[in-house]
Amino acid sequence: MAEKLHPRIDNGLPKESASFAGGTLVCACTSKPVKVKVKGQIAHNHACGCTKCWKPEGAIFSVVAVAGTGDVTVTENGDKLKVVDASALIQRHACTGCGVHMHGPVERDHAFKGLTFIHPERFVEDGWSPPGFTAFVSSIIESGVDPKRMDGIRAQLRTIGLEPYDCLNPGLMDYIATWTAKKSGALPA
Ligand SMILES: N[C@@H](CCC(=O)N[C@@H](CSCO)C(=O)NCC(=O)O)C(=O)O
Ligand SMILES: [Zn+2]
Ligand SMILES: [Zn+2]
Repeated sequence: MAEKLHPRIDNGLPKESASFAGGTLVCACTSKPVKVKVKGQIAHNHACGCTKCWKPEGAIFSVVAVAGTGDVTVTENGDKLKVVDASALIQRHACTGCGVHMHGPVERDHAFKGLTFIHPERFVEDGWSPPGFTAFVSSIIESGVDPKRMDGIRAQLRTIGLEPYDCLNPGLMDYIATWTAKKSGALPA
């Protein structure tokens, strides 16, 4: 039987629209929802199996992407937001009412500094760039998935077209390593 991975990937991937110019992320609160505006198309959208990313009820994976931090603005009810783990690289701001992570800027000295992680399924609008791979697949075991299910889950992800990786995809791993090598002097800056 097919595994329930995430509601936005189990029944076909969302369709990108060339006219998508950003939109509004809204949390799950029925009263005073938090709203966050994002300018422009998102990048590096992926499914993520890590324990830290917010997942909707019943999902094994999250769907998470990045936008430039300068393009992300909390517009309504930002007083409901609280940082989940101040020591983490990604400063995930969760709604204290419903638990949805609304934005996660990277502010520390890191290859991802200046990017903000967001969950595009919370966009009111359609047309955002769909996920292109799956990250941190082995990490779902840390959330309690039986290791015996892993072969089937990886096969299902491949069928959907979301190649499974146990860290990030090669492009992003190379990007981080290049940043690190330039910082250490192993590569010229
Ligand atoms: N096994 C750990 C992995 C957690 C982890 O490193 N998550 C990644 C991916 S999040 C979206 O791609 C990460 O970059 N984390 C930085 C951070 O969380 O601040 C687990 O599952 O907990
Ligand atoms: Zn909320
Ligand atoms: Zn994650």
